[in-house]
Amino acid sequence: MGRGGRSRTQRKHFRQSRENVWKRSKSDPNSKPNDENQTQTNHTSWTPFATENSSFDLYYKEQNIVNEEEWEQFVTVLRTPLPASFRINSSTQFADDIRSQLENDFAHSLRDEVTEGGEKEAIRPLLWYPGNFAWHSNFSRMQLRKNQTLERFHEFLKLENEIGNITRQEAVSMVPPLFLDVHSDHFVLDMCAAPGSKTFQLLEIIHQSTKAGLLPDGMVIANDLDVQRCNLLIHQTKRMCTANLIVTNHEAQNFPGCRLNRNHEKIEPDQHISQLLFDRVLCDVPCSGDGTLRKAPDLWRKWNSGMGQGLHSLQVLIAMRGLSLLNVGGRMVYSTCSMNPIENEAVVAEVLRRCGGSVELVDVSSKLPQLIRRPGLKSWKVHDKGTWLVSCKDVPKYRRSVILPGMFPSGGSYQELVDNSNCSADMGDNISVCTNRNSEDGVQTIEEPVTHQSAEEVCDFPLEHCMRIVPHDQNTGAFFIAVLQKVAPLPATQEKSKSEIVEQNVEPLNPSLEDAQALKINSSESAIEEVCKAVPEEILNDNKQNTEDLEVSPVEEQDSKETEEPPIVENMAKKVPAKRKLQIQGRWRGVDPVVFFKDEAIINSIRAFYGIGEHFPLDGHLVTRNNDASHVKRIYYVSKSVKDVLKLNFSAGQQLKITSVGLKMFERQSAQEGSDTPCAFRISSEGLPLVLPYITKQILHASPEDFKRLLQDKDVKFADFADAEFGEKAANLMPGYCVVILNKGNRSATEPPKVDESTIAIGCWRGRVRLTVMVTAMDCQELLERLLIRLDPEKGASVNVDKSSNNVGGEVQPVPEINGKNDE
Ligand SMILES: C[S@@+](CC[C@H](N)C(=O)[O-])C[C@H]1O[C@@H](n2cnc3c(N)ncnc32)[C@H](O)[C@@H]1O
Repeated sequence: MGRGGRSRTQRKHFRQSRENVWKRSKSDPNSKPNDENQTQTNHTSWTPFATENSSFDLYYKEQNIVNEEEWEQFVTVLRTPLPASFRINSSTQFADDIRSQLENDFAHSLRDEVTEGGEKEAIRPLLWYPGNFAWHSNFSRMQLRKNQTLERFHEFLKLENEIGNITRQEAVSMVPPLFLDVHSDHFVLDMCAAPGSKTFQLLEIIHQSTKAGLLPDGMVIANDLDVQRCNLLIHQTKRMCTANLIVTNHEAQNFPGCRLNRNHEKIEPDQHISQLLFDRVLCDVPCSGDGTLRKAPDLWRKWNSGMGQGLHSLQVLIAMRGLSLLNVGGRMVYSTCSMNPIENEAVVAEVLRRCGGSVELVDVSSKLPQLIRRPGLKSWKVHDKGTWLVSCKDVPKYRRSVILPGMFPSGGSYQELVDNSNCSADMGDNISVCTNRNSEDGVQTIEEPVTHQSAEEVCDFPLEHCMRIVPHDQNTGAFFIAVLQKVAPLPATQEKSKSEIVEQNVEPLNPSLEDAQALKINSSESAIEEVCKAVPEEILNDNKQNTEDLEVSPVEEQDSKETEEPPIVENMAKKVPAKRKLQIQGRWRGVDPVVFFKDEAIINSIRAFYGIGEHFPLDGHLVTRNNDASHVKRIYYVSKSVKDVLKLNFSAGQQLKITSVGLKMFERQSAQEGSDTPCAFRISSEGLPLVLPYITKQILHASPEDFKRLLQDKDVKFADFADAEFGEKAANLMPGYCVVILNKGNRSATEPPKVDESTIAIGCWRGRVRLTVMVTAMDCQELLERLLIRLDPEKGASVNVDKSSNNVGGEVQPVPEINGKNDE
């Protein structure tokens, strides 16, 4: 639930060091010695990438994406590495402490350090981001790692990132969720969500003002086509400790609608929703990613205009599906990290055309005024085979399956052209051969239409409401954002025939026009196939190098049968099939279905042992992925909103392919632990903040001194606590898991404070003669630091915790004295 931040230990290593992308082996045959930096590196085993591409220059100059006078500044900034940025998780318990540490400690102590790019400040808040929760750092990663005086700051970043209190994220990537206007009761769909930095932001917003022991009414479904990237997403969002998230694995353009047939037999009595519709949709589509050139300079070498063009149709299909799943009155943000108008304005214009007035482009110019952005383009051209095309009228017939009318500012249709013009059906086929001055090697034979050179088109839609963020305006990457509002149901002009829908195995009896529309695989299908040819596989599949925040580490912990991450299933990303079938979860290989956990004996024993009353609802909120209750190892908690969606999904025939859901709440004790305690399940550290206000047994209140002692020593004998009464109370608990709450101030342990959002608590094991902390070393360290800063700001910042502890990276501290083994 994000409030407590006492998440399980996250994996230790960042997946990829970013500055490595600025290096490559000299043996790389594509290395071109045309960059002045390269001459400096003769004695090393790597050289920087060539950061130029003539096709890129010609393309974007022609598209006028910046004024002529700015061009040099634009490309100069594009050629410099991207500064680091990070965000404080605003819903974490320690958000204010972390912000004040940055403002009052690091911003001053780092002031004299040399920064990259000649910027004055070492670190500074991004002023356009609400609440000073997002920060820009002018240190390169290399500096952070190598410079001794920066070590404390580097350690701080690493620790807080792993704990989930901060997230490293490219500044521009933080923008789209801010324009989505998410409320805590909204149902939000993040269509292309991996690796999950924006999902994390959406969850933060949903959880922001949640009170202790309660969950927001809203929820997020985070979807991605790529299974491996779904695992990154799961790993990333786990740090949020949320019960309001479902992670799914679908083609976004075919995301299931889970619409119930009115006569459906399986409708449950308390079925609250009959169709999966959303209040907000984030459509952060796969794109060519040239806005990330500063972070992924290898793209300079690969860039060509076909990369963006090849993705246009898929982007339109995904956006249309998003709009069809949106409630009337709902909002969708469409975004890319590409600068190409074919992936940006052209997609927005085509979507507006298809929606015929039911969707509007929202003017958000008054929002986030400190964010420097530029209006969307109203005019652009399509580049194909060395030729600039300004209208679909200019497209030769043989290219019409690839260069679509929707790519042009005025759109149009090839059929209309044939019907309405005096042109003959073979219009546009009059081909001549000329020399292409734009090609990389200078001379290339191309075919060019000569009959119809039209006047430059200007789009009628108010595309100036779209936002372009360019790198040299505020030292960032490039990004494109459009905010769309659904004002009426979508028109039914593209409805598929019923038989086709039945064939697709979706909503067989009562297909909504909207769903049918979005499921339509139209003439652009052939263009999608073209995508596979035109776009390098890694870009089509997952933008691995080009999307933000790949700095999350891979999920390493895959445990036995009852795993929450699915085993690798067939990578559907590799295919963009012409005929798509929505798959049903039960039919997917290797993915265990989500089941509601209903074993009353176990639920009652948990309630009884921890004294959890009926105020804390468990019925219908507990799920597992194992039908056999006696073998269930972990029980997950889901919010009411997620519960409703799961019920709908069951009734609708399990259309959703769920790869992860729920907050880990209860974990079975190992056989050895369990033999000593009457309750087979302990409370997981992720779940503890949510259930804490409802626990009435197995709970202790410690003074700051004894709490600190526990965190430092990890296990303390009852007799050794400073407060003898506390030690006595600990000895009087039942053996097994218990909770220790930090008393505010120095009040005695007999005065139990009221649990609220600021309450700090940890799980412990009550053994025969001692209490042992059941929190990861990482969490202990972070908690201890926060505690010491609060108690003694001077000393707190330099606390050093023994990291050699044997549970670094593990879920909980081992319990050394179970069965009296280590008792003296
Ligand atoms: C730009 S990235 C998304 C970045 C993400 N929103 C974030 O903020 O971390 C695009 C994602 O789309 C996924 N993708 C590609 N094709 C897709 C499709 N047809 N449906 C759903 N996801 C797709 C890729 O795997 C990739 O993770």
